[in-house]
Amino acid sequence: MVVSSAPGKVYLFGEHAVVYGEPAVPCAIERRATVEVEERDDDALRVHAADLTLDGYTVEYDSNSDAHPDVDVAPSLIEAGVGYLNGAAEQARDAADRPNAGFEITVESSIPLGAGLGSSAAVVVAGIDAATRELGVDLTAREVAQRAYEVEYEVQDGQASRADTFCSAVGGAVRVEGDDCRAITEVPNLPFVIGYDGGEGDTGELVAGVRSLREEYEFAATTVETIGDIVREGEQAIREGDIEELGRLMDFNHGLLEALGVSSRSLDEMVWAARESNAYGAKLTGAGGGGCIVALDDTEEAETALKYTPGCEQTFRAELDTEGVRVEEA
Ligand SMILES: Nc1ncnc2c1ncn2[C@@H]1O[C@H](COP(=O)(O)OP(=O)(O)O)[C@@H](O)[C@H]1O
Ligand SMILES: C[C@@](O)(CCOP(=O)(O)O)CC(=O)O
Ligand SMILES: [Mg+2]
Repeated sequence: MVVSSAPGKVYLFGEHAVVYGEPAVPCAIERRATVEVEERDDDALRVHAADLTLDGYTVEYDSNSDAHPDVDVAPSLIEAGVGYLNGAAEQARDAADRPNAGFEITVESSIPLGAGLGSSAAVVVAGIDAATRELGVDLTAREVAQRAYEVEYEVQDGQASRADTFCSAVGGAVRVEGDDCRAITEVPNLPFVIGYDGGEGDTGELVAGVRSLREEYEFAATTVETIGDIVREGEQAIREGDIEELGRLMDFNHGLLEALGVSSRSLDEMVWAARESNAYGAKLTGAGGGGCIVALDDTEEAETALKYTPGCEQTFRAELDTEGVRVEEA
């Protein structure tokens, strides 16, 4: 049995635009998905994922049985829900050249699902790491990132960047532009505050929405390129440790994401609550549609303001996690 964990992330800048080759800067945070994998003596895949609920039912998935006794929803929905873990199992079989390996997989996570904090990437990165090790193969973090990207790409219908999976695999703040993925070594202290509306967005759908806007309107394509300009400007601010400038650029980035149609009333309300409490800046993080915003604030004020914001269900601080995927137990 092997247990691996991998962190979630916030986007300082650049989500969505990164799908079209612009740079982005995601930062790993100290909230992890932990995946336990044990090889089975048959070729089945059984998933225990207490956090993954469909219509209020906890998902227990068994690839060998047609009936899903614990769940009263369509099997196709369940299979979509476990797509990331199926993909992780496939990658491990491929890496170990064991096409018929079966796994018992248990997931525990402190990353809210579908909320823009990269739960999918963390689950798939930790899942690939644990499952390959269980089959006796040790991959480097970069190799895990590559395989995790392939899974996200497939589950998100061919629309994914390497940003989430690379960040989760290597940890810290990273810069991703197309296939070029690198760690950012000099990072100022980033006082992240998260606001969570309790909801979620469908990453595949939101990415598809931006894609069609971009195809339809020249100015939407320009908006995507402008997000890339913000990221390049932001990298300069990171190098200079200029938190005020980082905040201003986050505000600008949020405005453009809003224009691309991926914000929501509750995300905007949380962004405004953080801004009015004198945070350096605030923006949605991840795919949007619902879920989380990230603000930069080194006082208690943004957290307090978010607590009293209708639509904000939870608020917490997030520390940069300099560690990526790691083995917890082997
Ligand atoms: N704890 C978990 N257990 C099982 N699957 C999970 C878990 N967390 C996330 N996932 C998978 O990731 C999906 C959410 O990913 P996504 O929509 O990309 O949002 P995000 O990555 O922002 O959290 C879930 O629908 C599920 O398939
Ligand atoms: C919108 C996007 O840029 C980030 C999605 O992040 P999340 O899955 O919502 O945490 C998509 C991608 O990069 O694959
Ligand atoms: Mg995701």
